[in-house]
Amino acid sequence: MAPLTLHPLVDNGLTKGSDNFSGGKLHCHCPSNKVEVTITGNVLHNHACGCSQCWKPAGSLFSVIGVVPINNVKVTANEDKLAILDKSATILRYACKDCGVHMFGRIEKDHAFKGLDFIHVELSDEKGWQEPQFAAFVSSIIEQGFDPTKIDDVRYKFKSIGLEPYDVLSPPLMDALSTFTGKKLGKL
Ligand SMILES: N[C@@H](CCC(=O)N[C@@H](CS)C(=O)NCC(=O)O)C(=O)O
Ligand SMILES: [Zn+2]
Ligand SMILES: [Zn+2]
Repeated sequence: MAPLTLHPLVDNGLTKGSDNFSGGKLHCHCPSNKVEVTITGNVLHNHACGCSQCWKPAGSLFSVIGVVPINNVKVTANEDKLAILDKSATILRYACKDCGVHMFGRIEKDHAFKGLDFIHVELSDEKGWQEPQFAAFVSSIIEQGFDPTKIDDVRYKFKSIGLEPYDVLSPPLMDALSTFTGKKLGKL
């Protein structure tokens, strides 16, 4: 079987982030007039995501996505090239209209993760971003055409790199979502 290309930040093993990383600039893939988004500080909960909605580099089965407080995210060039991909999604993904790269995703509705933006650190040249911590929505790649009989090879590859594979989010993040819902329903 051809080697699995999960994501460039995962395939050759993880590079640990720096504890005192101060942030960096994300750029879209346009050859000129790039959209630039300046991020202050590091990402949290960085992870691989196999869902069909998150932006993936060409040839990769997974996206790598982490969160930052929205106040740490500023569009610093070519903002006019950004448009929301799907206004009905929970995460409003701001993508470059020319190259299609997702620059950040924002939640406006009442949600456990409102206040955090979702970003892809490989769009930055700076080194020190937190390395991926786990793999999420692994089975979702089957919906996009991945052979279901080979999905355990994907799980095995993530584990061999040190990333636990999940078919939704990690238990702490699922607990945060459920706690939010429980409180909203008045059960907690
Ligand atoms: N199996 C679905 C899963 C989609 C999904 O639930 N994605 C998660 C992880 S990004 C989510 O929070 N989606 C909210 C959104 O896309 O707005 C798919 O692949 O499309
Ligand atoms: Zn672009
Ligand atoms: Zn996703």
